[in-house]
Amino acid sequence: MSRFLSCRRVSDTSFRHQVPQEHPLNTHESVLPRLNGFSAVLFDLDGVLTPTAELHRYAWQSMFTEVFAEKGVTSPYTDDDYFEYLDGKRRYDGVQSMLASRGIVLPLGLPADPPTADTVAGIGNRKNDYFARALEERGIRPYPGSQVLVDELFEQRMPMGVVSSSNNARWVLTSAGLIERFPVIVDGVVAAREGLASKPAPDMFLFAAAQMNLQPAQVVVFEDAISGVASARAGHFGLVVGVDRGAGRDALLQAGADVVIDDLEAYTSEASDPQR
Ligand SMILES: O=P(O)(O)OC[C@H]1O[C@@H](O)[C@H](O)[C@@H](O)[C@@H]1O
Repeated sequence: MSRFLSCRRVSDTSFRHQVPQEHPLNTHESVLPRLNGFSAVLFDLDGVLTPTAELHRYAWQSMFTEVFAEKGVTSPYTDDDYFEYLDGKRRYDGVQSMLASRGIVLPLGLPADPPTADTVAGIGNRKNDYFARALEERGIRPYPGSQVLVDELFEQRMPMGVVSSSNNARWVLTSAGLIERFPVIVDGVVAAREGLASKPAPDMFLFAAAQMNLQPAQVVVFEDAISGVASARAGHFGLVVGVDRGAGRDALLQAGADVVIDDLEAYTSEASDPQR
């Protein structure tokens, strides 16, 4: 299906917000709600700007496969578990949710726990070792469509920020060459320092909007995780764009997305070119 047709599919979705009519990124009769009446854009990172959700999925699977074998858990780890219990959440919150799904409760432990420790922190740190090795070995580049959109918004002086549950967000943004684009970054490290609750609570997005001196209604959010979409919706953000990288269009709509796209390319000027 062409991207234009896939955009038309989006038109079936009603959204609740007043959006302006003329947007330089969507110069033809586009059916996507436009961005230009909003004052800022907040992006999730993993799975929205960079394909690092794949690395997180690999790391979680490797670690939980090991841990479940060690603990004699009979119900194996699956990809569905990632989307239900881990995607978009802070590291230790994800570990707790996942373990609870198998009826396991462990002491929290401390962030300094070694990866061998049988604590929530130890298990989370074991996952992080897999993630760090994979990122070092494979490196990371932005999704091409995300790179183009971020560059276009930057040229239009649209204020932008990143809201990511990951403690590795700054490392990923630096590796992907994107860090200079984002004066506001609210990541897992900031969340821990400020005592912000994990997505799906709205705290992290609200904190980012406050840092920009904006009301949530003035701000657009791009999110690929069900927990992340729910977080932005709970915060009453002006436009919540779901990005379907595997969570599923219906699940993202149900969580509160106003529209769902397959890739951020849908919002670039090239995608709006009627000659295309
Ligand atoms: O372990 P980190 O790098 O702090 O990341 C925590 C979480 O960050 C989120 O952005 C990802 O969607 C999750 O998959 C990941 O588990």
